[in-house]
Amino acid sequence: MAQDPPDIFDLCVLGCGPAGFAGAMRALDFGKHVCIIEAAEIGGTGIMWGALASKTMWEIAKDYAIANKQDRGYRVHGISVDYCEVRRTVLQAAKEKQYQMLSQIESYSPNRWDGPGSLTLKTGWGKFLSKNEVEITCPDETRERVKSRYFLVSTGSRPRKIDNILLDQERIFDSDGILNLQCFPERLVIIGAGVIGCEYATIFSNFGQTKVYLVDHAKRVIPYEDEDVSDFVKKNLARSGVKIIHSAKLRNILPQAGYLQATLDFREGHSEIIEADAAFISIGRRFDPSGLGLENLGIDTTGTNILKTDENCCIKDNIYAAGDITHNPALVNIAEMEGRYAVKHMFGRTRWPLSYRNMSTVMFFYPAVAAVGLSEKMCRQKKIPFKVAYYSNAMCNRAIAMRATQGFVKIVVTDDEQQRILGMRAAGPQVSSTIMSIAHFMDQGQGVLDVLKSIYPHPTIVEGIEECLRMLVKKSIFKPYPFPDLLKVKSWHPETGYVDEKK
Ligand SMILES: Cc1cc2nc3c(=O)[nH]c(=O)nc-3n(C[C@H](O)[C@H](O)[C@H](O)COP(=O)(O)OP(=O)(O)OC[C@H]3O[C@@H](n4cnc5c(N)ncnc54)[C@H](O)[C@@H]3O)c2cc1C
Ligand SMILES: NC(=O)c1ccc[n+]([C@@H]2O[C@H](COP(=O)([O-])OP(=O)(O)OC[C@H]3O[C@@H](n4cnc5c(N)ncnc54)[C@H](O)[C@@H]3O)[C@@H](O)[C@H]2O)c1
Repeated sequence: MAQDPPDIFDLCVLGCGPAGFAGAMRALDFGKHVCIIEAAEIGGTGIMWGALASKTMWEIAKDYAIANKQDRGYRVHGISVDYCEVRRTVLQAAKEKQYQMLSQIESYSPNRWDGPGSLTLKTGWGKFLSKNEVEITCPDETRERVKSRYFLVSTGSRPRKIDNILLDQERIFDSDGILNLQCFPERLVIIGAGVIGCEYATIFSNFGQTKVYLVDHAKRVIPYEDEDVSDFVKKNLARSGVKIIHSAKLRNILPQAGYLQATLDFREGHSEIIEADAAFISIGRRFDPSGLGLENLGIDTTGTNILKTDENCCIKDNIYAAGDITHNPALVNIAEMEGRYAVKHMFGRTRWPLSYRNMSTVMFFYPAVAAVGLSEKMCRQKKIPFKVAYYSNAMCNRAIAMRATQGFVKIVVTDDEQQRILGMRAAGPQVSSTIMSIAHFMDQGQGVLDVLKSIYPHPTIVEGIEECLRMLVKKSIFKPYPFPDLLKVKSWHPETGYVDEKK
């Protein structure tokens, strides 16, 4: 079984991270001939430099922290952790996924599959020569040209740099280089307390081998989230021993013999010097168009750090873009959704518009924090009157049984009769799964009473969601009045601000 590789592909995908891979597979569904060009590691940041690798490390660190707990009748003696073994496990996890991706591509290659459609993988750096042609610079410096009717640019993002800090990826790392770390540093300074900074602060503090300093120029960790969510994350990090330093600008990191010296300048005027053995810079990620040849398509990216796409992920004519390279949030689920949608649009298969509404996310802290839809902060900014109920996991039987009561469910609804669900923030065990139960209801535009027609199993973490919803309609089994710190219902209106519901 075989077929000749096409002279002109239907689709050429630049970059095989989550966006490119998902897009290529959708084109295969339509019987198209696809060329996938990948410059480095298949899976991109989604697998090797980001999501899967960091989540593997997070899982191992969380299990290690739980094994170290002393509140459940057992005590583990002689527990130890070897960073080299942890790193090996992380690389193994990434490789497992990469091999699945490669196996699928190989199975549909023209020399093994007789159609319809095919997948051809080429390794090298892709650069546009024209709207129908890309040049690949292969690892051995040879060049090859690929012609295609459509292109999907899915080349991802790169970590933002600080001008005067030299990332050697030996002692001073960013997320692209952190897998080079060879042992637990005694002291680690993390610059940037966003998602990546807080996730790595969680990982290293959970292993208990490293003193972690977490520095941000803002006044809060994950500054874009609601204040109570940010406070919750900060409290948990501090409990794990992380030293959090706010309102501080990094002046420089000077490598010394055997250690690093980081100088921080504070808003109030004073400075502080921190000694560390390793530094990790996590101050955001940005799109980098250099070397893609976009100028050969008449696309000017000077002075912008995003690639503008239209509502169908199209940049221009037959050129589409998806994933981190676009101006939308940098997440695997968004990258995959855009990659799939772009391909559907180019081949005339779309049935409804692309929607970013109700996109759920999970931040892997200890415990994890999940989010979907609008937060209180977003509602206030948009001047949308809302009602919000807060339910602490300390009241949830399953969380009590798990001895894991740090966490909460917080649901925001419209302040009207229908009480349409606008958003949820939740922290604690299993939130990465439970968030979807609310996301589904939001997609369907359901109100609280509609949702409460379902009966939840017992004892489960989702019962927290059920009770939180019941609180909004004054039907909860436990009432806020006797438990004012654990159960709360408030409403907010642009004119009146917050009003507590007392009963
Ligand atoms: C530490 C970390 C943890 C994360 N955790 C999560 C998480 O838990 N959940 C989540 O949803 N998201 C997470 N993310 C974000 C997520 O990884 C990205 O949003 C996602 O990988 C973006 O997918 P992409 O396909 O757009 O780009 P990428 O995954 O970056 O893939 C782009 C690919 O393009 C290749 N490439 C670049 N230029 C060229 C070229 N000219 N020619 C050929 N190939 C090229 C690159 O080598 C790369 O393989 C995390 C990110 C980081 C850094
Ligand atoms: N679990 C997940 O879903 C997950 C995990 C990791 C990454 N991601 C994605 O990756 C993206 C990038 O993550 P990130 O954490 O690098 O970015 P971020 O935007 O989440 O956070 C950057 C942080 O750095 C701070 N900062 C910026 N410049 C600074 C400076 N000069 N000095 C000190 N602090 C500074 C900001 O105040 C902010 O707190 C995220 O936005 C997210 O989309 C997602």
